[in-house]
Amino acid sequence: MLREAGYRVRRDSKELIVADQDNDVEFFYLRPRDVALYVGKGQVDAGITGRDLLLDSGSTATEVMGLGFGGSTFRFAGRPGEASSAADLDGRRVATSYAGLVRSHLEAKGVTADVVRLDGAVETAITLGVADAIADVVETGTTLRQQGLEVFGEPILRSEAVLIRRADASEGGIDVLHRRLTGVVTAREYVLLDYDCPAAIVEQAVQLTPGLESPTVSTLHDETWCAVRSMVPRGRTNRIMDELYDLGARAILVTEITACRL
Ligand SMILES: Nc1ncnc2c1ncn2[C@@H]1O[C@H](COP(=O)(O)OP(=O)(O)OP(=O)(O)O)[C@@H](O)[C@H]1O
Ligand SMILES: O=P(O)(O)OC[C@H]1O[C@H](OP(=O)(O)OP(=O)(O)O)[C@H](O)[C@@H]1O
Ligand SMILES: [Mg+2]
Repeated sequence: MLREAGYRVRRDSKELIVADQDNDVEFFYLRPRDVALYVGKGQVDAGITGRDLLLDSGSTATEVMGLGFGGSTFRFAGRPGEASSAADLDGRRVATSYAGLVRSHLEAKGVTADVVRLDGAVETAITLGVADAIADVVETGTTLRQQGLEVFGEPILRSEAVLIRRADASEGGIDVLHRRLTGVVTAREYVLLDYDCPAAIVEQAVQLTPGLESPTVSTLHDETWCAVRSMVPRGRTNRIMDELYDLGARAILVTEITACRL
């Protein structure tokens, strides 16, 4: 995403610092867990990490925007039928790599549990007898299923990769980074739709394609027809094309957005 946003990125994974002189930015390649700490302590102006790791760290850094990848939920899990909500964890042991996040969640629910902090592979903690339940990242649920575990209770958190910034930062450079990444996310999430439609149905047609601000409508040489251009969510493109066609629109074209600034 940084490359798409026009920044210099590292060429091999051993490079830990990259100076991007054209953009006047220095990039530090840190562990996901350490990013919020560096940003919070003020040595680094902005960072990219998981929302779950930001909250777990207790850092004063703040979330600027979701980046649309690395999506997961953070959930309690245990042996089937043993617990159905966080309240059932009272007086029990919960293993997790996200002790800060789990402690503050349990505290908010008024539950007193023994939080066992592990580095990873927490799904094994129940089998090996160090915990009664776990709290961990769940994406597809494959890891839990393989261990014969089931999620229970409400999701603790929905996470994804996020751009974070120092709480007191007012650097212009971060605003540029934020705008550029917003452009990359938008270019990934939207496509550009062009179509022709009879002028008589243009009001109905633009309701299907309202765009971000408002669609561009131009008159064709044949003045009984209009040309419409609008951004539409990528995932709904074909449905919208079907609906436009049914309405009477023709010459419906989809174009990729390479980059944009909103
Ligand atoms: N299966 C997954 N699907 C989606 N996101 C995930 C998944 N596993 C971990 N994450 C996310 O990745 C981030 C943690 O990254 P990662 O697992 O690479 O960290 P780490 O294990 O601490 O790092 P490292 O492997 O470098 O030691 C968290 O924000 C977490 O939500
Ligand atoms: O729901 P799933 O698709 O199975 O994905 C979730 C699993 O992925 C992560 O583990 P990771 O590979 O990062 O291992 P770790 O916990 O040991 O760091 C996470 O901790 C879960 O175990
Ligand atoms: Mg990991």
